[in-house]
Parts: sequence; structure tokens; C-alpha cells
Amino acid sequence: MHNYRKITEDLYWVGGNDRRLELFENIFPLSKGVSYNAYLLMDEKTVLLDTADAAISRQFLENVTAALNGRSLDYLIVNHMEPDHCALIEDLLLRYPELKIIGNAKTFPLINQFYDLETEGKTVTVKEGDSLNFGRHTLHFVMAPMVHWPEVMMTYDETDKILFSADAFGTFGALNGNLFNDEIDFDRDWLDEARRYYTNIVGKYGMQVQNVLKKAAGLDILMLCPLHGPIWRNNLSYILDKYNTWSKYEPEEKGVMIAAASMYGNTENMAEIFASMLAEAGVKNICFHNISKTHVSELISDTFKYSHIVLAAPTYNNGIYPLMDNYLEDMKALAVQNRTFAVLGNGSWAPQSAKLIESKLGEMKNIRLITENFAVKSALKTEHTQLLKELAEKIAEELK
Ligand SMILES: Cc1cc2nc3c(=O)[nH]c(=O)nc-3n(C[C@H](O)[C@H](O)[C@H](O)COP(=O)(O)O)c2cc1C
Repeated sequence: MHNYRKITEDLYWVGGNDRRLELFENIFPLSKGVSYNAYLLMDEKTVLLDTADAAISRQFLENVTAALNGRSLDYLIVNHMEPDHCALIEDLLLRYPELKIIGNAKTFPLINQFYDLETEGKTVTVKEGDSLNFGRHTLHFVMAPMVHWPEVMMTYDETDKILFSADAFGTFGALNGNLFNDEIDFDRDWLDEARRYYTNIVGKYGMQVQNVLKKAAGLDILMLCPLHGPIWRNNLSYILDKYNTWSKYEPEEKGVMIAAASMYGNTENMAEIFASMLAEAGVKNICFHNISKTHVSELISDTFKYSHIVLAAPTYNNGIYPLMDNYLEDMKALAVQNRTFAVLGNGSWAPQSAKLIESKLGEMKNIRLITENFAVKSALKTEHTQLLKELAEKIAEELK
């Protein structure tokens, strides 16, 4: 049975939710599912903006068929060629043989790479600033390369002032019936997943996001329609400001994130004691992760969120404890920058972890280190506590 939704007089949401998928991109845990959004414009011509993931093919096709209400589909705009949004192009071509596909010069080679489709004579290539009229609506195309693939573009409806923003402004999390941001408590229920989505999926491409934000600033936008998560139809500055902060790699909050790795509990104990010292020094905004329990995507999300980060890890085979090493590699890959780090090391015979972690942090941009090879042997002893206390007080002072 179809489950499409009306957005405006002639625009419909024809996407669907997947609450079964364990891992997005086979990496990121989805505790709250994910939505794949697609939009159908019913003008003199019928225009679909993106398709969906194969997992929701039946729901999507039923929605499109029902919303078309007996009409045929004239155009498909492919804003993004990632398979979670383009998996159903073939199904549409089979159902609507007259369908024309609108994309840019980078879209069509990707279609041919992923699929064996007969698209000869069925494509319309657009470039930056081009516009097409479909009756009442004129849509114009805004290239958004690397937000987060090279072919990504956004489509701006000049008539109703709606930006179809591809993956930008999207979030993990299935829609719970409510489709619009003004029907939900985004800050309470969605922000953490939106940050986790942005930082892990698009985080590397801050500069490209900045470019798109500049383009968006030149448009009069009343509604943002992303490919995942709720549609924004008021208070747009909230999500635009978040994107601005995240893409500039600026901390969202003054506070401390502690990421502790430990096998036998001694490094963890040191991190716990350090958390208490921070609290006693007056720091209120502290979050603590045992990195063996917290998925690295959440660690990355909090790394983007907090101003100060404490990494605590034992030495492992003359190297960094593997899960900490993996987290550091992810930080590097996602271009984490502009942060203050303190590193607490441990090792029973030749502690190396602090030195090695600090060296990796040194490869990242604008990282400030407030420790230098601080390491204990096996467990924290009173001889180290004064130093730790001073470190906690220094951080507290900086957060005032
Ligand atoms: C597989 C393995 C490899 C280790 N390699 C080193 C090492 O290269 N250098 C060192 O000083 N300690 C090494 N250690 C010892 C731990 O780093 C050390 O016992 C540390 O205190 C453990 O902290 P934890 O109680 O937080 O797990 C190793 C331990 C294990 C299990």
C-alpha cells in the first residue's frame, strides 16, 4: 500500500524508511533506522527528484505510482548517484519508457558504471546555473561537487523556493510519521544523529560544504528537502548554522570529550580520575567514552562537537592500542582540525602510546597539544596525580 505525503499543492514525498538495516554503508550502526527521501513534482510535466535504495523498492514504486495518479513519469532528476538514491532508475525506465533522465556531465558516466541501462536519447545534461521549465515550476541546477560525491548537484525550485539539497542537511534516523522539522524536537531527538551523519559521511569535505553554503546564501530558500531525514520548512538558519560550524571544523561546544582505551582497566581508571579532577576544577560539560564500546562514528561525532579532547590509551606491540589507532586514522581521514588535545599514555615496559598518538595528531591541521609524552607504567601512582591535576585545572581555565 502506498504511503506518499503531500508537501505543497503539487509536491509529494515518495520515499520510505528502512528500520531493518544494521549498518549504513556496512559501517555505521543505525539504531534508529534511516529514511530515503525522494520527491515528485506534479506540474504540466511530472518530475521525480531522485529514487531510493533497493531495500525500499516496493514502497517507493507504490508511492510514485499512486502519487502520479494515472499520469506517466516524464523526468527523473538525479541529484546524487550513490546507490542508496539511484538504485531504482532501471525500474522506472521499465515502467515509463518515455522517461528522460536529467543529470550533469558527471552523472551519466556513473549511471553507466553502476548499471547496464539503455539511456541513448533519454538523457538531458545540465550544468551550473542551467534552468528548465516544467509548467508552473522552473528548476535550476546548482553543482555541489564532493558534497559528498563528485557528481552531486542540488536542484532549486525558483517558483516555490525549495532547495533539493541531496545528502546535505540529511541525517540518520527513520521518519516517525512526522515529515517536517517543525513537527519534531530536532535538537533533542535528531541533532546527535545529524552530526554523526554529517561528520562521518561528509566531514572530510568541509571546504566544498562551505562553497555550497555560499551558493545557498545567494538563494531565497523557504524549504530544504534533503535525501535523508526531515524536511526543513522553518528555522532554516538552525541547520545552516550547524553546517557552517561543522564544515569550518569549529567546535560546537566548549567542553571535554574523554576517549579512553584499556584492556585491564588501569588506563581507564586514570581517565576516570582525570574526569573527576576536571569536574572538581569546575568543568561541567564532560563526556566519556570507552572506545571499545562506543562505535568510532560516535567518537568522530563528539570529536567535532567538543573543543577539548583527552585521549588515553595503552601501548600495544610497540604501537598504539589498535582501536585508538583506528579512531586516529578516522580523524585524519575526516580532516579533524582546530582542536586541543591532551594525551595520557600507558605501558608496562616501554610506554610508547602517548608519543605515537601525539605524533599522529601532529599530522593534522591546527591541532594544539597540551601534553608531551605523559605516560604511566601499568597504573597511575600518586607521583603523577599532581601533574594530572594541573592539566585538569589548565583545561578548566581555558573553558571559562
Ligand atoms: C598484546 C599486548 C601488547 C603489549 N605491548 C606493549 C608494549 O609494546 N609496550 C609496553 O610497554 N606495554 C605493552 N603492553 C602492556 C600494556 O600496555 C600495559 O600492561 C598497560 O598498563 C595496560 O593498560 P590497561 O590496564 O589500561 O589495559 C602490551 C599488552 C598486551 C596485552
